[in-house]
Amino acid sequence: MLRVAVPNKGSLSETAVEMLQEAGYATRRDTKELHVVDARNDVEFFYLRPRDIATYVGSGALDIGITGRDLLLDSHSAATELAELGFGGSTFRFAGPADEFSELSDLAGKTVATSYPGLVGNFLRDAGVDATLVHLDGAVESAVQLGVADAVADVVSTGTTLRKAGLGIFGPVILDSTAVLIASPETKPTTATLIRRLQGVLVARQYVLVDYDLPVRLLEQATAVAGGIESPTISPLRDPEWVAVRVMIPRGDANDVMDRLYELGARAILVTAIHAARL
Ligand SMILES: Nc1ncnc2c1ncn2[C@@H]1O[C@H](COP(=O)(O)OP(=O)(O)OP(=O)(O)O)[C@@H](O)[C@H]1O
Ligand SMILES: O=P(O)(O)OC[C@H]1O[C@H](OP(=O)(O)OP(=O)(O)O)[C@H](O)[C@@H]1O
Ligand SMILES: [Mg+2]
Repeated sequence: MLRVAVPNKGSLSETAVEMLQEAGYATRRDTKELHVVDARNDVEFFYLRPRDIATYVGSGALDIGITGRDLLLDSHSAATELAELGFGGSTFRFAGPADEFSELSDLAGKTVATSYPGLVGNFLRDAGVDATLVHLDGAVESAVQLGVADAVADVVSTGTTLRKAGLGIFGPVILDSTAVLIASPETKPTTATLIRRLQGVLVARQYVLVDYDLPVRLLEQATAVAGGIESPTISPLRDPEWVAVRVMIPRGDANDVMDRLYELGARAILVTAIHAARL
């Protein structure tokens, strides 16, 4: 049975569970459930703290898991990143009082609070900056005001938490993070189905189908607007001068593509959601 780690709490948990559900797997019925056996798919799910998932997967105790790239890199685990999952995007940045810090070298001889000492320590070492890390469990943005550190290094999404703490971002991006699928060093062949299913969910979330009717003579121009993943499907219509076209396009482009196809001469343009896919 394939053994899979799923975040039980935090920012990644809800979407990770939704994706597994959309991929046809059994998921927990209440948040206290830590172990779900999906006998039909021959998969066992373990709901674990996001920070611990790389440790379990890296040790080989579990085969595959969903976690954040930042947590994977912080962990020194032997697990490897297999695929991005299209959610949980954030950047990892330094921040401090704007009048004290404007570039990375300003950190020399200072203290930096973080919950990710592995990630930040490696970054500072590679950059040749000698700063002292203060390891905190969370809410690190308060560390400067409370006098525990001169600056912080943390996850930034909207930037609201930093702004409220009166801190400004400085220096280079430490990491662009996102939710990722990770695998143990000895990946089982049975992971392929789970990976394909999750990739199918990603496609269904990120793409839509566009159908439209078009005068045949405009086909080249229409294909330049929306070429599809491989090539558009063209079907004959009763009127030999017209064809029906079907393409997949990124969901976020739908309205722009519809406008451009309409202006070109396409009609009966319909956009529909994809529920599942195997590309
Ligand atoms: N505001 C956010 N937006 C996007 N991703 C985030 C955000 N906060 C955390 N993450 C990501 O979620 C993952 C786990 O962090 P999370 O905050 O969920 O765990 P935690 O700090 O251990 O849990 P908690 O905050 O519930 O105590 C990391 O990969 C992190 O980059
Ligand atoms: O840029 P923002 O949109 O404000 O998001 C970033 C904040 O979100 C996370 O905090 P979380 O709520 O997970 O608390 P924690 O720091 O205790 O983990 C992260 O640690 C930042 O503090
Ligand atoms: Mg957190």
